[in-house]
Amino acid sequence: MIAAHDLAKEYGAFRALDGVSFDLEDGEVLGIVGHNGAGKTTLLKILSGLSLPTAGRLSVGGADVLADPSALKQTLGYLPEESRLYETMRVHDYLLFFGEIYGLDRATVRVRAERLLDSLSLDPGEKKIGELSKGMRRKVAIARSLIHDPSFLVYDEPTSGLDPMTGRFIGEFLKGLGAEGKTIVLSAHNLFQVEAICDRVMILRRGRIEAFGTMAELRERFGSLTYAIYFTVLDAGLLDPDLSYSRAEGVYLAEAGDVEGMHAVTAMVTAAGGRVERVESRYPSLEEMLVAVGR
Ligand SMILES: Nc1ncnc2c1ncn2[C@@H]1O[C@H](COP(=O)(O)OP(=O)(O)OP(=O)(O)O)[C@@H](O)[C@H]1O
Repeated sequence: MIAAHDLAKEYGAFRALDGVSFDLEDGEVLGIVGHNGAGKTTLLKILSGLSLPTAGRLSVGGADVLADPSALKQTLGYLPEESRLYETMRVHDYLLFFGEIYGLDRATVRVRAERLLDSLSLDPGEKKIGELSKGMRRKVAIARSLIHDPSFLVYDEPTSGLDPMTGRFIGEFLKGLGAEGKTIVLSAHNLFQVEAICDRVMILRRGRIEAFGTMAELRERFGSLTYAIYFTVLDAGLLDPDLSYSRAEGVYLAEAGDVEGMHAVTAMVTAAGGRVERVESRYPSLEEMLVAVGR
């Protein structure tokens, strides 16, 4: 669906994007994460034809969209970070308006709008957009991005600034769109959500791809960060004073950063007459990976 090759974007002497290449299959959901200023929005704008790269090639659905950005019009649904909605319009009129821009007849738009609002659990009635809550406005912006039934969605921070319930609802909604076969590229600072809904993840750092793959591949790459060692001991006073531990679930818990550390803890527990009950290796979360990658 998407083939991006060596994309770069320069603003004067500053390289916001520097040699970004990747492929995406039909129906994949890609999450782009990175610290503030890493280049996420810059990349999303290029993918949606809103901004031209300084260098590189990009094809979407086989079309060279840099040569002809209009090739994206029917296939793309774009959700900007901040959607400017038409405050005084009623939601249905607004969706009708955008449907007509895409050349759809009113009857088709009505049916689609009804279905979309329903699946987004949004019942705006006769309210004007300016009267809606932030979460409702985001849902309207999402409905607008889907009104022409695009196959490729580019969503910039779709859940930012929303309460946890609405954020989770929209996350699940996007996951459903992916399951229906839509190809989605989204950026997000809610890394738990990215882990939950994306097939693959791209970590951008200073305009470059620092890591790219499924969560399993990223875990492989970043390795196992810590071991949690759960143990019991009759007299904790006999434990080596260097061992730091806490109480957890009726047993003691010590943590180690590597295998040697885990063996050292086991030896200290055994020396005090205790017993290791279980050891869990804890893989780094996406958040920990991002912290490890640094700015
Ligand atoms: N029009 C512009 N002119 C100059 N610099 C720009 C412009 N747009 C973006 N940049 C710079 O490019 C870099 C990447 O910006 P971008 O908005 O893509 O980052 P981001 O990863 O989306 O950040 P955030 O998480 O804060 O939204 C930043 O250093 C930004 O200041």
